[in-house]
Amino acid sequence: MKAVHFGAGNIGRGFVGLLLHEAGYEVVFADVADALISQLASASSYDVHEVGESPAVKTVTGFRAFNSASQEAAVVEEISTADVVTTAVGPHILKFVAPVIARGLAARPTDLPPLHVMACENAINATDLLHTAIVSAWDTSAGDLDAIAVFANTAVDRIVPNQAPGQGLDVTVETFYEWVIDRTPFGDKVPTIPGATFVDELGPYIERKLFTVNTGHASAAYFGYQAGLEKISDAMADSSVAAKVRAVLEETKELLVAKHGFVEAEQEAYVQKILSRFTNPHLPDTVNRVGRAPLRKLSRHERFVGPAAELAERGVTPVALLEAMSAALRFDDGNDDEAVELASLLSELDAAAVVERITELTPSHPLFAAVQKLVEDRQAEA
Ligand SMILES: NC(=O)c1ccc[n+]([C@@H]2O[C@H](COP(=O)([O-])OP(=O)(O)OC[C@H]3O[C@@H](n4cnc5c(N)ncnc54)[C@H](O)[C@@H]3O)[C@@H](O)[C@H]2O)c1
Ligand SMILES: O=P(O)(O)OC[C@@H](O)[C@@H](O)[C@H](O)[C@H](O)CO
Repeated sequence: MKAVHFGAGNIGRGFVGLLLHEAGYEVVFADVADALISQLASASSYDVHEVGESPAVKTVTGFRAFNSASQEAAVVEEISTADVVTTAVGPHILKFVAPVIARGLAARPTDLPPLHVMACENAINATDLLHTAIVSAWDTSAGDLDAIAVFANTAVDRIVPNQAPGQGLDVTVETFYEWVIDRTPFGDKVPTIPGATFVDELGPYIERKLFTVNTGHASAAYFGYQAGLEKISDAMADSSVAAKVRAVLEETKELLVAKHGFVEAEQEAYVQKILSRFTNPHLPDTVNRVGRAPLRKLSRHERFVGPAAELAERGVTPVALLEAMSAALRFDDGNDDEAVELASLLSELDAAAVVERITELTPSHPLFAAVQKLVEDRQAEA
């Protein structure tokens, strides 16, 4: 069995690549970072260090690696005979990997079974985004795309920080992981990945993960950044930050229980587990990594505006979520392109235009005025 995985970064090596390797796949990494690909191509193994409760070291072997820009033909060839293609490149990058996947699919011998394609990104239905981008790049003379590939949405959960320089290919990760995959597109040909969980209704799992793990994580990052703290575990050790994060997750819990029918006690246990993951002092994770790309994180269907808008539509005024969004507006990391763009938008546009641009909320939405007030307060400080 062969899997081609796009994105040999933190989650690519520390989670998806590891689970595919453990499932018995020969993994082919595809990335555009030349130094990383050279290192992978010349290595025979790398280690994944799981830190926290029950630490362990797992070794990944039997992989190959290609640069999907300069060695595109090789990647296309690999895809044409692969069983699985996965991505962990970031939701905004999917449109760039889609044409390569489309070419690999078009080159696939007709006697091979359909390729299983799964995007492993933090975004709701990321595989649907990838599918749309592949359709745009599809050469219709190559046949019926949906007969050549099966597309399944997934939710991936494992905290993998940026790796310390000098660590080579090895990756430090938390012990916890969860990879939940929509079973329904596969029919009776479900891929063999023992570390993954296949479910018939993925929607609630994706929202629960994004609106609990990622909403809580980003809140810890933005409140921690405001408090002048660098590590997520230090932010969570600050009682004021921890209380604000807890309050945010109380609001998303209310939505998730009401919307998806999760049992409240089970959702509370899920929240507690996640808060304990954020406090893991062995994990060198930073507020800058977790807060990265604030425009994406403040967008319409993401971790703040997504749940806050739904609560407002249900007649509930979110308070803690708005406080976290207010902190996000103050994430001014000069090394983060989106934080720099956010600062420009705040200085160039009036508050209502900023809200429309960043959140895509319209002025008639019940959340709009509250977000506009946050932006006005932020602009008044400048
Ligand atoms: N790190 C985590 O804890 C974690 C957990 C769950 C999900 N995710 C999601 O996984 C995705 C990747 O996150 P990450 O933390 O591994 O980021 P990362 O920056 O460590 O890795 C991304 C990799 O994608 C590569 N890349 C960029 N453009 C590319 C292209 N056009 N073609 C091929 N490769 C390209 C980069 O060179 C990099 O190696 C994101 O969607 C993130 O939200 C991350
Ligand atoms: O990857 P992002 O930028 O969407 O979010 C940053 C972190 O919250 C995220 O990477 C988590 O570590 C991960 O989602 C845990 O499963």
